[in-house]
Amino acid sequence: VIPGWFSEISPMWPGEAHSLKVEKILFQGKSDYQNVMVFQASTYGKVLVLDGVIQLTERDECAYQEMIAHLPLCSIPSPKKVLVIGGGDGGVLREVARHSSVEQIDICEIDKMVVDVSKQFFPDVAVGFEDPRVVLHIGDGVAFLKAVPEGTYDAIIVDSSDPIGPAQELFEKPFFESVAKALRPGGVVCTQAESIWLHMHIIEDIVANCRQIFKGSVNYAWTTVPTYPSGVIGFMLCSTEGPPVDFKHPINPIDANDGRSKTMKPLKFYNSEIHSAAFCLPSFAKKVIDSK
Ligand SMILES: NCCCN[C@H]1CC[C@H](N)CC1
Repeated sequence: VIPGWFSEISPMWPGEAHSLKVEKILFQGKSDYQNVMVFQASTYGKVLVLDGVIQLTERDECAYQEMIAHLPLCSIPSPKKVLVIGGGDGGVLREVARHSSVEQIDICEIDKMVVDVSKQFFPDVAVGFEDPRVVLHIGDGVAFLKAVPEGTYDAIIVDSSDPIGPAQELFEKPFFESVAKALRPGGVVCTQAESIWLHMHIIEDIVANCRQIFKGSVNYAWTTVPTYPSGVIGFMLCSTEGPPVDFKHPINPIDANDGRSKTMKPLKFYNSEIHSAAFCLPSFAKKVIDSK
């Protein structure tokens, strides 16, 4: 360990570790589920770390939060009821709230400490909790979805950590089945789907499961997030049987200033061109994902 530096060492990305220079550690705690840490980085703003894994930094969180929210919501005509699983930092809520058609935003986050820490140290991310349409449930997303009546949501966003720790079940088949049941016909789900450079096997399994469960379209998109391992992160975009969804061409575009208010800053990353481009894959990934 180099003094004054944080290195993200994990068996999920063996032999490599992204490092950030640390100015000051701002919070360290242990919740019922994981270790929680916040530090001030020299060049990335404040950083949220769970069990030694970077969840977000102030400098590049826009890439992930904007893409995971707008890839699904801009692909259907008028999303009204949205569910976020995970996402306790509030960043995805901030992005969902930009869509004026949305009437209800349920969020189910298992770890209350993540919510509290985000409100204290990341006000521009936790601002999402201030939207009056948001209903916060603290609990396990797997149990929450089992209790949801069939066909309730237009869109479900699974903003999870990695499949080691509290989020493990969010990568397994039964969970995807409960997501499909909770969506209306032609409803959409977008899940955090790891890195094509590091996790092709995990992605292969997720795609195979999704193709069995979601009878609409099943696509993989990806984007760049400098502080995530290998600098990229992907998303599974799936729709249930019903009105067809073409994820690659946003029919419900959002522009930089939609939903803007004094607290809500303009979009920094997402736009309609990068929406379509996100589905273009390198051949080594296309071969696996399109063949499943
Ligand atoms: N809302 C915070 C983002 C959580 N998703 C991250 C994806 C990449 C992982 N290595 C860590 C969590």
